[in-house]
Amino acid sequence: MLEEVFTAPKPGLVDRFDNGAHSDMDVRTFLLSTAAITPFLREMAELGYHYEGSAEKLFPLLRRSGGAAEQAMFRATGGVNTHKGAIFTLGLLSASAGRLRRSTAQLNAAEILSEAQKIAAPSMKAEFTRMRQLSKDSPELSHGERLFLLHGECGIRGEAAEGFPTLTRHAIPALRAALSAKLSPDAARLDTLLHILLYLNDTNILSRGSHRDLLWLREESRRILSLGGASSEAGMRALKQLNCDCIRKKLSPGGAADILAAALFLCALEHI
Ligand SMILES: CC(C)(COP(=O)(O)OP(=O)(O)OC[C@H]1O[C@@H](n2cnc3c(N)ncnc32)[C@H](O[C@H]2O[C@H](COP(=O)(O)OP(=O)(O)OP(=O)(O)O)[C@@H](O)[C@H]2O)[C@@H]1O)[C@@H](O)C(=O)NCCC(=O)NCCS
Ligand SMILES: Nc1ncnc2[nH]cnc12
Repeated sequence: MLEEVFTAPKPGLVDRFDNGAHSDMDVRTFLLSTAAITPFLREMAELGYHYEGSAEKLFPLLRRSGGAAEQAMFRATGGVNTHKGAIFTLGLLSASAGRLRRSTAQLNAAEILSEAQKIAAPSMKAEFTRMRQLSKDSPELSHGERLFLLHGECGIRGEAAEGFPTLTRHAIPALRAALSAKLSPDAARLDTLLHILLYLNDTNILSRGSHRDLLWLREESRRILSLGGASSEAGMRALKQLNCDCIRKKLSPGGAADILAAALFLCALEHI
């Protein structure tokens, strides 16, 4: 989470250079949030390690811990939602890694993601059934719930139900390729973020903007990568301009930021 937030310049997102499209949070907010959340991620890893029941029966235990982590996040940030999605994704992956650690010394990203899908998929099916019963006009709907009811967007729940395909097919291969090519840490993370932006249906973009904004962001990401990405002068110039454009449009791909954090986490686990 800290490597993600310090990576810069990220389009529309909080980083060490600026607060992106946000007036309610900065790097300090993310530092406070990370400190508040981390103990719960450890708790979810330990739940995964010690729980001996079926994968799907583990999820409700994680949901309780994740809910407590959300409360700790809101207490630490004064009510700002910095990492609600990250708690879900990183919590699930931590539990999955803990569960696999019982039987293997060498953790592998693909196996962690596959186990995470076994843990989450049945509950996500029930979640989609629950969401279908919600009223489209309810003021209580979250961004994700509203997008699901209006447009069938599955968002973070869909990613978990499918075993995080954007992580598996795009984020992790891109990060590994960038690190093998000896890019700087910033450039490797920025190019990975651009690959995530190419494919992720980020409900933050869809709720703050529109589907047209999501397609625009995809095309800009593709163009920057074709210029050579963050390690080229032209690519970095275009990335800085994209950040300005996202700030002007008030667009912030928070989901993509979480998937970057998850890719960094999984690659780090493989080297333990
Ligand atoms: C499953 C839940 C976590 C879903 O809760 P909810 O319905 O409230 O969430 P959504 O509205 O669906 O948003 C989900 C957040 O997930 C990130 N995200 C978005 N799209 C994707 C995607 N395609 N794949 C993966 N992740 C995605 C994103 O989170 C990040 O952005 C937030 C910060 O940005 P900001 O723009 O400020 O966001 P908002 O404050 O919402 O916008 P404004 O109002 O300011 O405009 C931050 O959350 C980042 O993490 C989406 O926001 C929930 O139901 C649940 O189950 N929670 C508790 C259970 C749990 O955590 N269990 C533990 C492990 S199983
Ligand atoms: N760096 C960041 N900026 C804005 N929203 C985020 N959600 C997760 N990381 C974020």
